[in-house]
Amino acid sequence: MRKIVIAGNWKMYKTQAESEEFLQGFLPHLQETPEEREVLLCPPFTNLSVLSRNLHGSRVQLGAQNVHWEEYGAYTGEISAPMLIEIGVRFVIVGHSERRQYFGETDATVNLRLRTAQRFGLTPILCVGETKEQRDNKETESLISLQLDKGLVDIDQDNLVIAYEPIWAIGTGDTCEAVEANRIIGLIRSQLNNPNVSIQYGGSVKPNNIDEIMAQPEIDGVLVGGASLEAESFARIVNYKSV
Ligand SMILES: O=C[C@H](O)COP(=O)(O)O
Repeated sequence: MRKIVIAGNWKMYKTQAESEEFLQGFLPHLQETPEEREVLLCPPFTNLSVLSRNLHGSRVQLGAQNVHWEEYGAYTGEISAPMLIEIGVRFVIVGHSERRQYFGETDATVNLRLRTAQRFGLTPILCVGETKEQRDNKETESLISLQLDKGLVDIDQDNLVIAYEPIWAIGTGDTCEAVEANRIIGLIRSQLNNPNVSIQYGGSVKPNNIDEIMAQPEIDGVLVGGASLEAESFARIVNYKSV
């Protein structure tokens, strides 16, 4: 049975005070959220503790935006899996295109981070997706296939979420057509050995397109950036209308 996983990735937005204000507006809306939907917030590291405290007893789970592959060590600016586990983090985004683009993340380092996340009991959300140029050159399928081949070496697919995020759709308002996202996610699924892996779509998900996206049979949730920063907007996404 595939789970529905709806995650807000706050990227490098929100102070602790802003996080608390968000929760005051957001949490009451969860009374309307069907039981089977998993809801996650992935704030900057500095906000994990405050969210962990405020989410205690709520159904919202905590995710981080990165994890290092070593348990500890001289890795300035990085964070380890035990540090995340200690404050209640359960999920971690790995291989987001912004990390691949700006911080030298490769499929090899993505694989190392995935392995370590799983070894410590975190559920990784592996991000894959193509640039506009790769799509125009008809390289989408081969690129994603390669990202999966290299990223998933020795990874346990029983404890994994995948997010298909076409890079050209991230933060642009230029959403991938729901039917096309469904097609690519179907191709991703055909490359996995576990049919129950939840596969999300990410890229300009908004209150006005969530119902259509979630109506697609292959799409098991969404990874939301900009629209997860505002309580009412993320609440509308979490409480999407199912057909
Ligand atoms: O992790 C989230 C994605 O990068 C999508 O961001 P966006 O919803 O602002 O396009």
